[in-house]
Amino acid sequence: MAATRRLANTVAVITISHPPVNALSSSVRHALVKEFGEASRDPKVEAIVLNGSGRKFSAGADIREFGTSAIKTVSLEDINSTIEASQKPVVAAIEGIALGGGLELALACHYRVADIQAKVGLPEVLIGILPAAGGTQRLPRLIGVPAALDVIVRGRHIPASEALKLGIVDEVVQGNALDAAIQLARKVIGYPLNKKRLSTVRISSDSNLEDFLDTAVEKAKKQFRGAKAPLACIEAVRASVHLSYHQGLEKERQLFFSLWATGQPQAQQYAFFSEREAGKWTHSSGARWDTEEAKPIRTAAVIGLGTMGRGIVISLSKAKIPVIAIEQDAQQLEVGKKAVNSLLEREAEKLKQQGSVPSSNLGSVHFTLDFGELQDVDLVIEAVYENMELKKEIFRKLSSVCKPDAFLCTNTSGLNVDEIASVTHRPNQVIGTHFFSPANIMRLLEVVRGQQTSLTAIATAMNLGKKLGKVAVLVGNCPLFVGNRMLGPYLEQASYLLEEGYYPEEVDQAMEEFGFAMGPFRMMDLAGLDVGWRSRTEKGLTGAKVPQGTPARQRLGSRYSPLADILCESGRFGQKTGRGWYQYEKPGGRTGKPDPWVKDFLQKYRKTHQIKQQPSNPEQIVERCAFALANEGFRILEDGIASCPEDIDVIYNNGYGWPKYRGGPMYYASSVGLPKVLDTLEKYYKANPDVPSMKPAFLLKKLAALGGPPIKEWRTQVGKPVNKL
Ligand SMILES: CC/C=C\CC(=O)SCCNC(=O)CCNC(=O)[C@H](O)C(C)(C)COP(=O)(O)OP(=O)(O)OC[C@H]1O[C@@H](n2cnc3c(N)ncnc32)[C@H](O)[C@@H]1OP(=O)(O)O
Repeated sequence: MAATRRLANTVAVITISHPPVNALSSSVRHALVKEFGEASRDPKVEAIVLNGSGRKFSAGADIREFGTSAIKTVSLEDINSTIEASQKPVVAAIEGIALGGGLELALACHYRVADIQAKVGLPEVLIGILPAAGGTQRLPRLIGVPAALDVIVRGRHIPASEALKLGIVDEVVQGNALDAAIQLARKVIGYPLNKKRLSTVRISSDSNLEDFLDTAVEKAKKQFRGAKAPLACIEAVRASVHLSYHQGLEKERQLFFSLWATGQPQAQQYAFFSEREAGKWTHSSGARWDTEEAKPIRTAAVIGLGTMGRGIVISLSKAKIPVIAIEQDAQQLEVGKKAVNSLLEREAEKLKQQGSVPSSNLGSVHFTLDFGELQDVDLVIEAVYENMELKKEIFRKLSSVCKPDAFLCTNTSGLNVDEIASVTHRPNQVIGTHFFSPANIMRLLEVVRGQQTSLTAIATAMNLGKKLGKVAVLVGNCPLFVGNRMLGPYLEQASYLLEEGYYPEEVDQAMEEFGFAMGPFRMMDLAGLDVGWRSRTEKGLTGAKVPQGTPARQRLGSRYSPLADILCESGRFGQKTGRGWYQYEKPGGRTGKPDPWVKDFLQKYRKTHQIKQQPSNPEQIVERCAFALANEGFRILEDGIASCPEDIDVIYNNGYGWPKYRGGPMYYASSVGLPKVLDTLEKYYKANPDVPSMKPAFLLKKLAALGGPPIKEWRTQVGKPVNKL
């Protein structure tokens, strides 16, 4: 049953019942109409309380219904209007969550009581739409335009205590929200309801409000580059200022349909469900997320307190896991300790502002130089710099010091997890946990399974990711895993574009206009050019190990761009040295400006190597870079390193600044059309046979030959997950 009704004296309690999150599906909406109608007509009923089963009010509209005929039956706003117009007082008892349509339903009620643990919000913007059941019209009438705009455009989940301050809820209780709502409902029987009907409230407009809305548009254009939903949200809120409630609703509806026509909601909703699917990992043995039990992690340790290690310590502490943090010498320990403590202070401050007690919400951190102290921890994460010998030395030590069932994780960004595991007595307990920098902020975690990694270790690492609030994706062990492996051909194309006549700022601008958080050159400057240079030097691609007589722009018979190496040889490592592809105000500076030195250097380089300049074409920049990414994605699928295209997209959306409203590189390839992607790559490869990364992947050809089936069908054509080195 989608909703039930019972009578508590003269108060009817209508309970939405649609596990797991009480989404307002068509059957729930029908049930609400029926139960609410009967309660309204029942002379024994003097007031009505709405709540949700399983201590969750509602997660809003059923996202799976968008784009289907089910969404057209009984509109949520019609239900909201009926509730608001009720002559009997209606109180929402909010436990757990009231999100999207869930909060819109609660806003139609005359009163709202929330449990202290509850969160409310209008997160529709995060799935590419806007609140379209009156939310953009009722919320500004309740809490004012500026506060409502912030809630709607950011889509954040607001804790009950803040919701009370904002005026979204009338009462917050520590105990049972349902009992409190029933009590309130009884108390207000017979009180006038007019002022409680939000659609009747008037918003007074003034020029400050107009300026405020105009500024919000400009800010949103910069902040959400290319995303249409935030702008539609602002327009809908603007309508609440100028139009009557009903005209505002019509505007809200029109904006919803025009957003749908852009294709962005479909991409963002694909991204939403792909994230949930990533947690449902499968293994070639047939084992799955729901057959394997994760071990509890009560204590953890982090080795290395560089940028990555510090972020990982904070993540663990925020998940209330006590951490032991280790460094190799006293001086580095002191530096790391200071940095961690200052980050922890910031976290504690945030908790205090939310009304929580930091000491009960943060795990303790103990700093030491002594590996002996790790003997009882449940899990260790090694986060030292990328050097195989150093990592092996640490894992040998860990293997002898840690208790036999402790899990040993490496935060390598691309080294061979099996080789690291091979030096331990427990390769089955070794697993890769590749965090992204800054690790306390970035949501992505690549969990890398080695040949011998046990299913329990996989389940435990995936579960830990969830506990840390991350989106964990299980991948196979191959050089650079998934995300960084795909970056190779992408950055290669970016460099070739510079050789062919573009400048870093032009390539970055094209990719940023496409929607990337950062273009490839800004990203390299931020990450540090020396990291890749060190790795290329070790591989003999640059430096003294390159055989005499090797052409400058060729390695092992393929095209090679030495541009980044030359920059590094001149000490240009990016932001950290104040010079890289851009120039910065100082070493460590963040604001990059185009550098005349780079322009001059590129012009001389092109002349020296007699490279013909291509006519400028921003579309070509995007195609070459984005298709290079997707092509490597197809190879990764062929190899079974990722088990489905959705996993690759989750990795790019959450770890590499890919615009979510384009779904991810694989979704993008699918939406552009696989035959077109194949054709573009084929043409490029024919003209550039010395660039093997652009040779169309076998799987791409296979899928294109099938006419480019929908992305959810690709899974049937890909290999079994394996480890490939
Ligand atoms: C006419 C338009 C009117 C209104 C517009 C809307 O209301 S749009 C919907 C707005 N609501 C949201 O965007 C909320 C989305 N959900 C979430 O943020 C989280 O799921 C939530 C509710 C905070 C719970 O998080 P948790 O980590 O506890 O669980 P998980 O995310 O794994 O979700 C559990 C399963 O529920 C499915 N689900 C969640 N929300 C919805 C939804 N609104 N519609 C349909 N399904 C939803 C989710 O996919 C999980 O299912 P599974 O089968 O396991 O994948």
